[in-house]
Parts: sequence; C-alpha cells; structure tokens
Amino acid sequence: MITVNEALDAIFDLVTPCGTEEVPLAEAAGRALAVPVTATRLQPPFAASAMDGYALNGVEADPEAMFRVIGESAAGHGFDGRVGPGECVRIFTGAPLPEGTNRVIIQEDVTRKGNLITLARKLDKGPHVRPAGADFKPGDTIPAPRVLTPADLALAAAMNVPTLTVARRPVVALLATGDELVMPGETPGPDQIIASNSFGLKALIEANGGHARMLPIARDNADSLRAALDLAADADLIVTIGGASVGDHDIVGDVAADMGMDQSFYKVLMRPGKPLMAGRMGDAVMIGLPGNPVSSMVCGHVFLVPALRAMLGLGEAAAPRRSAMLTADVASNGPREHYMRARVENGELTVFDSQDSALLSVLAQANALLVRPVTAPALAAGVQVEYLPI
Ligand SMILES: Nc1nc2c(c(=O)[nH]1)N[C@H]1C(S)=C(S)[C@@H](COP(=O)(O)OP(=O)(O)OC[C@H]3O[C@@H](n4cnc5c(N)ncnc54)[C@H](O)[C@@H]3O)O[C@H]1N2
Ligand code: MOO
Repeated sequence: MITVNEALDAIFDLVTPCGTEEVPLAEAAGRALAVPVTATRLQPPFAASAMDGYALNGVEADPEAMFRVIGESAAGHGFDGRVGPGECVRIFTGAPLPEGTNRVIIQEDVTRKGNLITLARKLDKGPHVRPAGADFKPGDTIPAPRVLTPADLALAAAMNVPTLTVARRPVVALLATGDELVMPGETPGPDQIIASNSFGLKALIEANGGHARMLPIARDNADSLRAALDLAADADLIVTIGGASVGDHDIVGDVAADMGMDQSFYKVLMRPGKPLMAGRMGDAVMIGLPGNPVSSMVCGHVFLVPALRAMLGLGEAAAPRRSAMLTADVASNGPREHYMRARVENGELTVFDSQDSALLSVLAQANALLVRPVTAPALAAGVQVEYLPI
C-alpha cells in the first residue's frame, strides 16, 4: 500500500491542465484565470475629487479666505477652463480637478452666498484629490493563475477588459455503483438505501471549479457498469463510487481494467479511504472512490480537490492545512494516516467520538479533519494539531 502523499503525486502524474477558454466578465466569478489581465489605461484617468465641495489652489486655502465660484465640475462633465487666483469651482466626488486647482475644500467647511464662498476658521488637511493613476496604470496586471474573486472582477472591469482567459472547467463524470442504491425521492426496497455520495461530491467538485455530471447508477454487474462507463467517455475525470473493496460484488477495478484502464495504484495507507484506486482510461483520468459515504467525501477533499486545481492550472499542491489546539486527549494512531472528523471553533479542535466512515450526520457537523500521521503517538489536550478545513 502507498502513502497518501505518494497517491497524491501519482494522481498529479495522471492529470494535465484542461486548456483555456474566453468568458465574459459577468460569467468569470470563481473561474481560474489562465492569462494575466493587463491594464491599458490609467485609473483614475485624471486627478479626481474625492469629496463634494469646492476646488481651488491649496496655497490660497487660508482660514476664512473668500473665493469666487466660476463654474462647476461634476462626474462625467468637467470644468472647461482655468481657475485663477481668488477663484474656485464647485466640484463633486469623482469629477476631474480643473486646471489651476489641487485641493478640494469639503462643502461642510464652506459658507456660500451667491457666487462667493468663505472658508471655515478650521479646515481639515485635505487635499481630497485622487491623483491620476492612483489605482492602476497601463501595464499593471492581475496575475495568473488565480481563482477570480469578486474584487478581481471589479478590477478587470475597471481596467476595461471585457473578457478573460480562464481554464476550461474539468468535466467530471460521477458514477455511483451498487444494487442497493436508489435516487433521492424514489421509494427504496427493503434492502435498499438512498444514493448520497454523488450529491456531496458534486457540490465539492463544483465549489472547486469542476463541472460534475451524474451518470445513472450502475448495478453490481459488469454489463451495467460497462454501459455507465461508456457514457463517461467524454469526461476529463471519471469518478466511480463504491465497489472498490475486496467483496465478490466489488467489480469496479476488474471491469475498468477490462475496458482498458491503466491502473496507477490501488489502496492507500489512509483511514477512511483505503480502497482508493486511480489510473488512466482513454483520454480520461479515472479515480475509484470507496463507497462508504464519509470515505468518499474525505477522499474528495484529500485527492479530488487538489486534482481539480491541477487540472485548472492552479498548481500541484496538497489541500492546505491549518492548526488548532486540541480540547481533549487523542489516542495513538495505527499504520494508516487518519483523517478524523472534528469541529474547530475559536481555534480549538474537538474530535467527534464516533469515527465510523458510514456516519454522514457526523460529517455534516464537522468542519475539520484532524490529520493523524501514520503511527503517531497519543496526544494530550492543549497541544497544537494540524487539520484540513472542510
Ligand atoms: N474484508 C474486507 N472488507 C472491507 C475492507 C477490507 O479491507 N476487507 N475495506 C473496508 C473499507 S475500509 C471500505 S472503505 C469499504 C469500501 O468498500 P467499497 O468501496 O467496495 O464500497 P461498497 O461496498 O460498494 O459500499 C460500502 C458502503 O457504502 C455504501 N454506499 C456505496 N455507494 C454509496 C452511495 N453512492 N451513496 C450512499 N452510500 C453508498 C454501501 O451501501 C455500503 O454500505 O469496504 C470495507 N470492507
Ligand atoms: O477506509 Mo474505509 O474508507 O475505512 O472506511
């Protein structure tokens, strides 16, 4: 059996970036930017007022000084002319500063009578002017690769870049297997349960930049599995769920091999998630997840999310970890890296008592997986530990 790190490296060896596409800004949220965005203009394109008030020459801004208002500069309609000594221009936020001015006196500090203003006795420092290019200049960039945030999109828009080159979303075919499974909303027979794993995995995949396609549930026979796998031929990544262990009905590995899957590894020193497999099938990468609901989701966080990021051109790295303080003692660990369901609150991590890999109710309460390395000794409450946020 290989380690979690070895398995992840083997998966990185299998995946390749999916290529790029152009998308309009309005559809680019959360996408992986593939090519840096470069500004071709200044922002602001002119020295602009940061306040509503009066623009004048700052050297004349003495307390109680008087000025004659000779015009107006509003956003979108600047003042066309020069401001001389003893003169000022009514100005609004975002408007260009007229020639001859370099300071804005906020209107709260001004008394106006007709076309004459008098400054207050006490003036703030100002100058309430945003210099041209203060935000960005031609040649400034939004670097790539990166996952586009709402702020990035606002910045790209301000740069007047209407479309972005982003990584194509990897298409992930999700294939649940098992005679016992029916879809949510159907009426299960007495020996059946509801297929749940695909729904958690679909959400995880789509939150991490993939496009998940649920295939019809495959039954525990070769014909049904073949028919379902045939439907996945155009996917970038085929993810099977269940049928991965050693039981008589666990046929995913054999059927995939018959269909040409070139297996990279089978079984990983981790808990839950031991019967994980991966390989290449035609143009697609195939990852076979264990069926136990928590196992499949843990493998999703540990392997699928980093694989998707690599396919999106975001680099090859394990899921980032954080640290927190243990609230109670934890026993020593065995030969498999253990991802224990836990809850982190205010920097303190509490491990759930029940770690059975069938318990979705526990997983749903968890927001962390405490990572217990292979054969790690027992830990006492109060120590700092590493966890994977989920
Ligand atoms: N003799 C051994 N038995 C088992 C071993 C072993 O090493 N020797 N490993 C155990 C471990 S660890 C795991 S994990 C499971 C994985 O088994 P499979 O991947 O073959 O999964 P199934 O047997 O198909 O299902 C396991 C369990 O999960 C339920 N399941 C499956 N798919 C779904 C789904 N889409 N939605 C909801 N629930 C699902 C299924 O009904 C079973 O209860 O093997 C152990 N056995
Ligand atoms: O590895 Mo299994 O995934 O322990 O439940």
